[in-house]
Amino acid sequence: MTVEQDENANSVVNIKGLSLTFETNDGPVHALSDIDLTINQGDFVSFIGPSGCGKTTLLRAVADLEQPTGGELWVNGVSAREARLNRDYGYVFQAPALYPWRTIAGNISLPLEVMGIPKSERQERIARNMELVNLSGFDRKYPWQLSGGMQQRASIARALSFDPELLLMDEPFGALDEIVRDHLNEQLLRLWDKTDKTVLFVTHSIPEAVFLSSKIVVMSPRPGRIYDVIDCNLPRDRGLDIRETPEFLEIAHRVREGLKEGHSYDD
Ligand SMILES: Nc1ncnc2c1ncn2[C@@H]1O[C@H](COP(=O)(O)OP(=O)(O)OP(=O)(O)O)[C@@H](O)[C@H]1O
Repeated sequence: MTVEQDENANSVVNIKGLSLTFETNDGPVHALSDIDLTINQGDFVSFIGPSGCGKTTLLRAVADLEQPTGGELWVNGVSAREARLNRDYGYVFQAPALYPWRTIAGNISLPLEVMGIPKSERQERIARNMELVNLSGFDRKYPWQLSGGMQQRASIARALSFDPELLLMDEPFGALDEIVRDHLNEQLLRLWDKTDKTVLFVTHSIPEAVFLSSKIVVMSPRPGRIYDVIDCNLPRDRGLDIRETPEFLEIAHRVREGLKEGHSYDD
């Protein structure tokens, strides 16, 4: 198979007619159907939709952790499997998932050790990524010595440690209180601006999606489909106060309407 390189020269994720059905003891579960989506280099794309609409499944398919049952999926111009083997992405889960017996530096170091990166280069990369997430000086601490927000920043540093092009984030701030979440949103935006990574971000929060994204994908359930794709052209150096502006509120309104219309409310 070949990717249509001309059409998609700038695309990092390319999805065409993708469907994914889980076979279960109770019969098939149609998690995703007819997904078409192109994500370009440097995009920050949020996925929002009601519980069970397939956001996590879509992210996991991009990461080659679930296998589509139909359609095409390309990551960096190759199959999801090849992209995984090339370590083209870092994955951040809802819970920080740090090893408690390793220090913060030790946790960030782990993927680099698995890759066989020499110690001096590992140390340099650990320091650089800890600085990126504002954790410099905490390298010898253990996860349980840090707050939830700091642990999640450490998880982001770990996902970035091998400098992947793509960052896949599944509700990374969902379990944190609103003040911490606001702060982390600002930091993530700065990080995105500095590194120009392509980010796929799952969230349930409309303000979070609008604040962070260059593109918002609104999904609807049973089976999971894309209901709307909204371009967000807010200034790149935005601060939290942008949430009071008419431009922000207008995009938030469109997301809310999409969620309402796409949801069948039959349960
Ligand atoms: N391994 C699996 N086996 C069977 N069904 C699954 C499996 N994983 C997910 N599903 C089902 O697929 C559908 C989509 O699930 P998914 O977790 O992707 O939704 P989501 O939008 O991320 O939900 P939430 O917002 O609650 O995290 C759901 O109906 C879920 O029950």
